[in-house]
Amino acid sequence: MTGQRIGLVVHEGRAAAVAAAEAVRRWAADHSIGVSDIDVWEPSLGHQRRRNAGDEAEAAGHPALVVTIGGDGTFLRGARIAAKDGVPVLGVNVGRVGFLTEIEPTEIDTALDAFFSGRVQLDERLMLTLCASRPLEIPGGMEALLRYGRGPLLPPPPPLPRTAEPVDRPGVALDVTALNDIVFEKLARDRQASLGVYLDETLFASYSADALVVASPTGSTAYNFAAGGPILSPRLGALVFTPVAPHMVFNRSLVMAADEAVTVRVLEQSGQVAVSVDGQLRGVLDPGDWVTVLPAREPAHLVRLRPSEFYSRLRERFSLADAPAAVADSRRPDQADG
Ligand SMILES: NC(=O)c1ccc[n+]([C@@H]2O[C@H](COP(=O)([O-])OP(=O)(O)OC[C@H]3O[C@@H](n4cnc5c(N)ncnc54)[C@H](O)[C@@H]3O)[C@@H](O)[C@H]2O)c1
Ligand SMILES: Nc1ncnc2c1ncn2[C@@H]1O[C@H](COP(=O)(O)OP(=O)(O)OP(=O)(O)O)[C@@H](O)[C@H]1O
Repeated sequence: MTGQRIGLVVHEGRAAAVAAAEAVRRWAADHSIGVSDIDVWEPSLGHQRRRNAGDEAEAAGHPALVVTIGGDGTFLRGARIAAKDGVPVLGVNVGRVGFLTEIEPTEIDTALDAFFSGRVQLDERLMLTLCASRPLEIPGGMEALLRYGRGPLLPPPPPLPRTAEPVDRPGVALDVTALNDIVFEKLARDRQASLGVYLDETLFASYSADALVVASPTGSTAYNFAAGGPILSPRLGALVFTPVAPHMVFNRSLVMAADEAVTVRVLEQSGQVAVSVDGQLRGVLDPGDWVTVLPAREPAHLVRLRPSEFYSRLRERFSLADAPAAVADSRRPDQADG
């Protein structure tokens, strides 16, 4: 296995995650596999996080596997770097919810043995990417408002390099992917966002809302779910669009085929609009700007040790409650009252 590398993304703020990272390093040393730390937040290390995902992957020596140790946020950060190189990502759960992560720290050795001997399944997940009317920008001074422990701000995504395969959509193709969602949200607390939503370049509806969420099937269980949107099977090739607190009668979600790109345009008298990619601010739009959300060319590859258990995971991690009458009705007759 000499020459192969593991890229490690660690939630450094959590002692259990740092300890689990040591278990990965020990396993790698025993198997002559290199380890590179990626997405490191420490300012003493020169704000390595300020690179884009391609630079992170390159600096890490193009690992064969990205391992994340933390919660879902840590997993999303690792997935964006793994996706850049088309390599799999394995999530070790040291988080609060761990919806996206696959294993517990006690399973690290088993999982790494299985991955490097080709005994794992890869779960393909649709990712999202963006085209925009102009390259995204973040106004100066925003970082101070956002520095509440989420690490240094990522820069706005750069345009795709000229050498990349062209994207068949108008606008500037951006070098960015999201596993969960792209969120368009009012920037000022006191000013709703007025947004025109176009499906394949035809106006669908104009919204005055706190936010609009465009999610992948993976992201359908995150902000989209909190905003009342439907859960999509992760096996679907689809996008879901859900408004957040729209001040209008039509407040439903829309599920679209993956090739039906959604364009969101900031209307002329709207306040500014923040664009978040998997929960991280990556740009601020002014009136007249627009952004198209479309499926990325390459999917993410999530490492699975066991067959997909999406629905049981949903039931367990979200503590889904059964109807009390149904619980009573599911008892055997000899357990029933009276
Ligand atoms: N009101 C909300 O629910 C809300 C608001 C903002 C952002 N978000 C979500 O947070 C995501 C970023 O996650 P984070 O951990 O960096 O921020 P965070 O810590 O604020 O996460 C929000 C919660 O969502 C969970 N989560 C993340 N992705 C999920 C998924 N695919 N399915 C089920 N649950 C998921 C996390 O475990 C966490 O409990 C964004 O992509 C967005 O979807 C949710
Ligand atoms: N690499 C890191 N270095 C230092 N602190 C971190 C790091 N990653 C996360 N944190 C801290 O943990 C907090 C939660 O971050 P985040 O929501 O991204 O974690 P997570 O991986 O999703 O775990 P959880 O499931 O607990 O939310 C952040 O506000 C930050 O204070």
